[in-house]
Amino acid sequence: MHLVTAEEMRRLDCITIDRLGIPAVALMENAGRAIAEEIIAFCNRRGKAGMAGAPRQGGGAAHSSAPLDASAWAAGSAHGEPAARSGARGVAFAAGATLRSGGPGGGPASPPKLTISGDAALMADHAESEHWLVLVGKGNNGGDGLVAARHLREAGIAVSLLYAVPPESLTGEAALQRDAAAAMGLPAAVHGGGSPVFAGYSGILDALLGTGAAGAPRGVYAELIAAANASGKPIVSADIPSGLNADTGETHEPCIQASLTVCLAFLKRGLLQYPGAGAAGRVVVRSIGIPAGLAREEGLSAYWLTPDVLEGVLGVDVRRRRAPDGHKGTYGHVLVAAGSLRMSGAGLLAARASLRAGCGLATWAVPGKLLPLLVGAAPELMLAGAGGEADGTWNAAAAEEVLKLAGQRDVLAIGPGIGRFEDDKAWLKAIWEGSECPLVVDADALNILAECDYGSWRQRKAPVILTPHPGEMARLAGVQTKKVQRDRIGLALSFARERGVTLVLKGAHTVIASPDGRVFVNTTGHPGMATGGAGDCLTGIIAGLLAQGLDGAQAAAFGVYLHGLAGEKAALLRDDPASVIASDIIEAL
Ligand SMILES: NC(=O)C1=CN([C@@H]2O[C@H](COP(=O)(O)OP(=O)(O)OC[C@H]3O[C@@H](n4cnc5c(N)ncnc54)[C@H](O)[C@@H]3O)[C@@H](O)[C@H]2O)[C@@H](O)CC1
Ligand SMILES: [K+]
Repeated sequence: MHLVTAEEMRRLDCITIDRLGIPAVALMENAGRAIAEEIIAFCNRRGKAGMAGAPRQGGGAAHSSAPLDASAWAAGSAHGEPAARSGARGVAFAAGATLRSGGPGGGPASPPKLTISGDAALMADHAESEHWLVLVGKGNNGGDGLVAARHLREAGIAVSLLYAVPPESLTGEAALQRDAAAAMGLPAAVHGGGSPVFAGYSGILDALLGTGAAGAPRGVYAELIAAANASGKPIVSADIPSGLNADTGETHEPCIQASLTVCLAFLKRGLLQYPGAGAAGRVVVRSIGIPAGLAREEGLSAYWLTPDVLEGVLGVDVRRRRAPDGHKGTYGHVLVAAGSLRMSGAGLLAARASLRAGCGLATWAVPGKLLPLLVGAAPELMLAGAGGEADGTWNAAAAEEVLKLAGQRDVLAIGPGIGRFEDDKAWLKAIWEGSECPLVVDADALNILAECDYGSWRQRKAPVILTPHPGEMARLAGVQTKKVQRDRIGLALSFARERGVTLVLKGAHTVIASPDGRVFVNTTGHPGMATGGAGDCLTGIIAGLLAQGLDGAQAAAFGVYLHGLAGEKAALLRDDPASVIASDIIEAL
């Protein structure tokens, strides 16, 4: 599934309207109807759970593994939640009098049933107990809300409108919708400042600001958002939560904290990045008549990382089929140069993870003095001494031995647990320039890199994959961590392009950017993975996949995806996800 910025969304809108001739008002109609359907499904779910009136519970952040509930996505692509809505409430009529057919064996025919379904998606189970307040902004987001209001009313749900600005100031399609709502007699008021009263409503539709918003909500918009959040009522957002930066996921002050966001046409980047992903609650993406293929035709290259994208866009065999006549040599040999006396475990985790990721062989290179202590640490691993000091730390001269070992292997992963040491920049430069296989750079090797002018180093032919967490990314980019987190997708994209590397920016919803301008956002994973060594495992997994012949972007994206899945599995296997440790992730691979 493509991810779009607000600007890209506008471009796709324009193409649909101007080039394809689909009227803007038709798109708005589809958008509003989709929102109404999702609100009705929300009410029906709530009714079934016997939780009428229950407010958002901790928002999206409360989801165990990811706020982007896979079922919600599936539902989105299938236009709603089939299980909740499918024909169950359709109306069936017997038409025996007019239609007859012979029964099996020519026996007496039983009258066939002609099934006529009503508009199931617009049927509310307990419409009489619902009363929704629609907060209407001045732009097209408000227009979407007005359309939704009409459809809710049609479903028997009481609806009231609260305009943020005088309705006369609405223009274009939104003005048409204002008039239609008025003609249908929907009760409407204009926010007159102060605190609106939300008592008596069972839910709020936030149609204040969408992708046309600029900066933090101002004036009456800010008042309404703050009051809606404070009301304790469940909030459904049209397209994006008002107050969210649709491109970066930054939340302005204030920002709607939604239970559900009905995202229109294409998934906005900001809904996949925290804190926006938390503010959005559950996200459903609904088609509104803009052809999905337009995103590809327009060359958009940001994606939510799903098995479909792994296969269709990246060309990864997600089933990881192995040749029946394959042998350990078929699947490549990883060299992990990692670990030191005080952090030997980091190297062990990375090397073991590379094996679990499916490479045929893995060699773990450590400062030679440590070798006797590590014998048998993992029987599947080969060990190699690489120089090092008597105290088990690395030294610059060890680069030569690492290069010698790397020359006979398919991939080199460096960094976990190496610490900092004298002339470490020379060590890294020698490895960077001298190794001819794909290189995965992590942990302290990234901190060393951040201090080097590596743009002036000899260009590498084989890919480089950097796997920084936000702090390491900040050092690499020479900015503060806060700035990294403000626009993770944008920063990852520009860094990968400028530096010619594949970048894996770790953290909840890891971003993978390739030097050719493609970017992928992963949503597998679990908060239980926030534990020492989890990153070392990822380094090993990516190296293991590279060894099997995947290219830089494939290995990075698939590695992140599998790492997250393994984390989810590991968390499920334990009573308390907080007790997950990095080895559990490897075992769950
Ligand atoms: N144009 C189209 O074809 C479609 C648009 N759609 C909807 O339209 C939305 C985008 O509509 P618009 O471009 O009209 O923009 P918005 O509806 O997001 O709002 C823009 C208006 O809000 C005000 N505003 C902007 N920033 C503000 C701030 N920080 N504080 C207070 N007020 C602010 C401005 O007066 C501006 O007119 C989408 O999010 C989506 O909901 C959908 O209906 C799909 C089709
Ligand atoms: K909104």
